[in-house]
Amino acid sequence: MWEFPGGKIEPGETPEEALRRELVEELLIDVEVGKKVVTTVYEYDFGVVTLTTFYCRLDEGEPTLTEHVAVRWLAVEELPSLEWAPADVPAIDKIRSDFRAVHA
Ligand SMILES: Nc1nc2c([nH]c(=O)n2[C@H]2C[C@H](O)[C@@H](COP(=O)(O)OP(=O)(O)OP(=O)(O)O)O2)c(=O)[nH]1
Repeated sequence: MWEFPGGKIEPGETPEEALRRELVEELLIDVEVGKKVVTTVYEYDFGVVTLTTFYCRLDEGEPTLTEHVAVRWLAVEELPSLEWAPADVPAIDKIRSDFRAVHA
């Protein structure tokens, strides 16, 4: 399944700092972390994940894989065409509704 790039928050980090660090580590890009999309809590078999997603602006670099097997850049209308991790589905819905509101 597909996920947004990111990872776990380390002690002393804000969620925004953690995301910025993870994007340097995983994709070799520097971003400005913007508005929160949504926070969701999802119970997988292995445990409970609290997932917060943010809008970001790419400031520096091209996404380059260091740990993952694939990366995709998608237009908002293409988001539903991928199979997302279950915890991500509310974020996909929120992004689509945010963009519908902007273009209405
Ligand atoms: N990064 C990310 N993780 C997600 C998403 N959706 C989702 O359910 N998860 C889950 C998968 C993992 O159980 C957890 C995040 O773990 P991770 O493996 O990305 O974290 P990390 O980079 O800090 O990895 P590690 O150091 O623990 O190996 O959240 C998502 O969109 N992005």
